[in-house]
Amino acid sequence: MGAVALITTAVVQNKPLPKNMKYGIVLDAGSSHTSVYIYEWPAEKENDTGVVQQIDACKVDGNGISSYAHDPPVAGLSLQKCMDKAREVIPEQQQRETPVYLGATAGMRLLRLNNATLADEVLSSVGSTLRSYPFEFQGARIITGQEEGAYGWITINYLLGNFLENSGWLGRLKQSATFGALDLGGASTQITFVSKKEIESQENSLHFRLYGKSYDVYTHSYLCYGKDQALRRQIAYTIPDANNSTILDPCFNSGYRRNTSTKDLYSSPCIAQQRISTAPSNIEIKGTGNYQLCKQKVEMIFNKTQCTYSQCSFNGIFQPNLEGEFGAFSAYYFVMDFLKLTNEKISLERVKEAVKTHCSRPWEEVLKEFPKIKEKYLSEYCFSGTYILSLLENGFGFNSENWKDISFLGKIKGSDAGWTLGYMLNLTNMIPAELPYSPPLSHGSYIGLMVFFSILLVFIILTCWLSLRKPKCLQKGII
Ligand SMILES: Nc1ncnc2c1ncn2[C@@H]1O[C@H](COP(=O)(O)OP(=O)(O)O)[C@@H](O)[C@H]1O
Ligand SMILES: [Ca+2]
Repeated sequence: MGAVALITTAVVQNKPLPKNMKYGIVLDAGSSHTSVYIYEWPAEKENDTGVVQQIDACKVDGNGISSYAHDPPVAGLSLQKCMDKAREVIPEQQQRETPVYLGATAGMRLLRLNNATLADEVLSSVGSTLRSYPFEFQGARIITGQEEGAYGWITINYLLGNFLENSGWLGRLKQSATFGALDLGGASTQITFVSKKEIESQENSLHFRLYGKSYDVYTHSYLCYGKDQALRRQIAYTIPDANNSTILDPCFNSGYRRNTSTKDLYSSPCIAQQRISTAPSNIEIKGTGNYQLCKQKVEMIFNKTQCTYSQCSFNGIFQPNLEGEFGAFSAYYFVMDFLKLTNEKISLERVKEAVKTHCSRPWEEVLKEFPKIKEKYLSEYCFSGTYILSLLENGFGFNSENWKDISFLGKIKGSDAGWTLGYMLNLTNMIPAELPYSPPLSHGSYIGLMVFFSILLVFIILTCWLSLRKPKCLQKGII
């Protein structure tokens, strides 16, 4: 009876509690568009690694918030549809304690350079929209390039489970068991990885202690080297003088035509040194679809001549030797996915061939094959593929050898690869410096052991009881 009671108590008392979920919202206000991400995690497992999951993502209609500089109040209004959706997704009783963060990246950094007052007005417009929702508003700010790089690195390694793998005694011995992060945006690009070598420039050096292990991380964010700004710069190199308003551009498929106003092209601070006063007000770009020529033009934006450190990537920026594996996400993934080049087994040479082939296709043929893809994206895949190759090879120093170390990542275990998850994990203190205490046994093993020992106890009691009865039997003269 006692044993049965013990088993029942063990099972009933130790039933896992019903899951109490928590939620968090992060808005990624990128240069080209804004996305709203909703994350969910069990409250009682807050400090475990790998428990936070993306449960919803909503793409805000229209362009990035920096494009509303001429009418800041509209920037806030543009977020309403996705925020209404967030209100539907998150249970009502949890909404008041759900934090909401907005982080703006390079588009807003450029706007701030052009006009700081307008940048502030856009931020306060999005802030007041977010405050009007029942969530716990935690701020709308422009994050630094360093933060963008660091949080992207934290996100992918958290989702890949690398921090937990490194936290045991065996993991602590391993040198570089994390993935480097390569993030390509429209206005900036970030490279972040663990380096064993000394990081010679303070501004590129980060130190983290996560789950009981220390990481020395190198990071750099290149403003104006996102693919949209790089395209502008590439076009600006060949702006003709006032007598001629046509550009023959090898980075667009042959037969493609696009009209651009020089005022719009020159509005970016990234073009500051390339402006010519005699430029016509409108230019017509005509594609010629030539990978080699496009590559030559693209490479003009990487200055490889000056370097005051022992080694540099480009533009005099210190970069230690590349180490370990890398996850490349955001526009790296979108472009390589379109070109069907995300398979890890494809060599650098084959990737070049594929981009070359794509560039040489007539625009009419491309358009016919992909009628559903947004024309802006479709028309730029030749340039984007060429730029990605140039940036990785000529800029960061990847080659045929270490190309296999790059994985192009869209989602990892259902969550988008990007800086937003890392940002939220950091601001909610969900990544502890030291390993959190976890009971040595899981709930299932605990119950199993309790049942086993209870049965063993019953068995021992029965055996003792039977052996104690024996002399009595003998006394009674049964045997
Ligand atoms: N389906 C797609 N195909 C190609 N490019 C895409 C696609 N979706 C998004 N992009 C590009 O990805 C980039 C995202 O950058 P974004 O995050 O907005 O800027 P930043 O990080 O520099 O602030 C943009 O250049 C955008 O055009
Ligand atoms: Ca981005």
